Amino acid sequence: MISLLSFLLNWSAPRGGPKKEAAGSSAAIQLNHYPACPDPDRAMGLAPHTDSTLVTILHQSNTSGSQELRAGGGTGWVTVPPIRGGLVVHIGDLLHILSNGLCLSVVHRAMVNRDRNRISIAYLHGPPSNVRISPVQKLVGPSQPQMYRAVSWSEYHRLF
Ligand SMILES: O=C(O)CCC(=O)C(=O)O
Ligand SMILES: [Fe+2]
Repeated sequence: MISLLSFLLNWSAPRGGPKKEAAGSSAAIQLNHYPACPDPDRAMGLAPHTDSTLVTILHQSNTSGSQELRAGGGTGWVTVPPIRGGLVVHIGDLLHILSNGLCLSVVHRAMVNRDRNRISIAYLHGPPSNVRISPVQKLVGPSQPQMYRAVSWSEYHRLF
């Protein structure tokens, strides 16, 4: 997955452009702890959001709580059950932009549990913070106009 992203980043760099710069990446690990909550219906672990990353890889402990909003006009939240040894991959906003909207970034949230603590570990993967991401040119054409302008991860954080 990560090599595919590096490939796409190089592919989307302008001809003769900053290949060397685009070959890198930046990443962070986020540790989330959601203490048990006696009244879970009145508390939110993590409010609905999309990740600003290219992709996020999430490990969750064996307490469920991760939910994703059904894509494509469906209703409601879908719980992502913890699977032993399994990881959840979230498409982030920058991959959404890179793919010119073909890969949709996923709206997700975390719920709290009445009796049990929950932890999750998110690996946030993105491009080098100053490399500008724009839709891969092969995905732009007369029937698929460019949907997003070029933006760097640091600029994106300032804007949103
Ligand atoms: O804990 C979860 O299930 C979600 C964590 C998350 O969305 C994040 O760290 O960005
Ligand atoms: Fe997230």
